[in-house]
Amino acid sequence: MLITRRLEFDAGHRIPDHKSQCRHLHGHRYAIEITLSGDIIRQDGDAANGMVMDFSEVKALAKLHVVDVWDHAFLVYAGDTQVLDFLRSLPDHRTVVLDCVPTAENLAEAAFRILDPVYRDSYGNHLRLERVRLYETPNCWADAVRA
Ligand SMILES: Nc1nc2c(c(=O)[nH]1)N=C([C@H](O)[C@H](O)COP(=O)(O)OP(=O)(O)OP(=O)(O)O)CN2
Ligand SMILES: [Zn+2]
Repeated sequence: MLITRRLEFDAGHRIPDHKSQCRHLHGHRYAIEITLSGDIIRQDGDAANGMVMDFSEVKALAKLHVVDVWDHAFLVYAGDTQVLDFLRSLPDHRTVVLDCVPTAENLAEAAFRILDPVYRDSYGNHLRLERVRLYETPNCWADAVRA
């Protein structure tokens, strides 16, 4: 069985080497969809009976590890030193420094890496992360899937 939870957040970024608009500082209303696989829990009286994982738990973990960290942050490539220096000059600015340029593809991969160990099988129902879909705009997204 596959289940998916969607969350949204706002963040700024730029793609420094981009040939067009995206090299300018700008922001997106991102959406992230987290897809988990697992068996349906069949345990009468258990709060998770009939579920792979409670959607509220999927959400809470995604918020803790990715969404609340990236929300209203500027996502910057460590090699983008001009922007990084500027962001570091701002007191208490929420800046997330990445080891790669913040494209939808790289953000999807980064979120997958962070979340993979977070969704652990605590019921013996073979729960695991299968896919992170990261929407940069409603029309553009990238999928990071289990290799
Ligand atoms: N493969 C990728 N291509 C692009 C990415 C990316 O992450 N992966 N990112 C961008 C820019 O960040 C840009 O903000 C979004 O691209 P754009 O095509 O301009 O999207 P819009 O929704 O603004 O375009 P509309 O023409 O208004 O639909 C660029 N490419
Ligand atoms: Zn963009």
